[in-house]
Amino acid sequence: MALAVGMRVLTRALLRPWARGLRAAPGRTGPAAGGGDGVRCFRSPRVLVEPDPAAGVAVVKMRNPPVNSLSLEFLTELLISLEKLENDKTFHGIIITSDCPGIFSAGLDLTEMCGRDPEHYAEYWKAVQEMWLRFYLSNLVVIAAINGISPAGGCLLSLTCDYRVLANNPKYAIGLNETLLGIVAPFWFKDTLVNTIGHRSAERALQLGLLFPPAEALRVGVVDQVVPEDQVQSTARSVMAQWLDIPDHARQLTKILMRKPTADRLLTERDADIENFVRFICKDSIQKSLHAYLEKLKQKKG
Ligand SMILES: CCCCCCCC/C=C\C/C=C/C(=O)SCCNC(=O)CCNC(=O)[C@H](O)C(C)(C)COP(=O)(O)OP(=O)(O)OC[C@H]1O[C@@H](n2cnc3c(N)ncnc32)[C@H](O)[C@@H]1OP(=O)(O)O
Repeated sequence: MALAVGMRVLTRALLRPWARGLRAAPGRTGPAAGGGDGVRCFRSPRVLVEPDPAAGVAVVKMRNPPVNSLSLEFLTELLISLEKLENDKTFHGIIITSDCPGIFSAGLDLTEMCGRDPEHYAEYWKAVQEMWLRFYLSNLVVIAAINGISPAGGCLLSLTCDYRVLANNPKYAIGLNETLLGIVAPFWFKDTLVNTIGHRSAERALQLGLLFPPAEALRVGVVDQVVPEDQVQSTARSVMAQWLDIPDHARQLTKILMRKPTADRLLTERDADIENFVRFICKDSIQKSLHAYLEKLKQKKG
């Protein structure tokens, strides 16, 4: 009993600095609430939350068609949903998945980084940082049920999770492919990958901008499990049950101990990181190549 209380106090003390630093999510809007069974359901245009109060789990479905690109509005809605679930004692774990067939997330929204002004770039980058910090340090068990392709920022979102289940479909590649776009994955993207697959594999993957198909993703450790497509959600649920069997405070504290040094690095360099990003993204050469890349994506169709 005394140990449990002590752990709670220690966990709160460790979590508090982040809680303080992370409350100021950009551009919040109010979600509509519903649910008549005492457990609140959270709805927003781009995030569908399906609560399973009996299991203490909520499934968070990303639905920002066509490709779940991480726009400013979408990031904001995701963060609001996460915060609501974290603040509701009913929930101990979330499964994040996609409602867009064949696509988990196409990563950062290129239109947020192209043809805008420096203030917008700064606001957007702050939201991307916030997404990473909040998911990476969430006190909930977070499992990614990856049911589609997941390049760059989509891969980053998966890497913030505690466990990744990928559907075994050769079209569903995952990785930090920024160099293929002529951009550099920021240090905290890199750190997250290194923490997941080790330095050598991360260096190779980052320099070559590798997008791993399922078998390779499993071999290198970008994902923890590859299963037939129709078993992704059920596998995520059974993995979740295993994680939720661990005493919550011990697990949360261990998560923070493992992730604190990585998160601290961004927290102490957050403003400089925003300035670097804005300087980089405002360069003519970068704008031209992002613009050309977007055009190429559009022309692909017709
Ligand atoms: C010195 C250090 C300083 C530090 C500076 C750091 C700078 C680094 C900054 C950031 C890191 C970047 C991270 C990222 O995540 S960048 C985004 C990377 N993502 C991609 O490259 C994926 C691009 N998309 C695709 O490959 C495909 O769309 C697909 C495979 C996901 C899906 O293919 P398909 O189903 O065929 O759909 P379409 O290609 O037809 O796309 C439909 C529609 O969606 C638009 N779109 C696609 N991806 C994005 C995106 N990421 N952002 C915005 N819009 C996107 C696409 O253009 C189509 O639009 P439409 O023609 O108008 O319908």
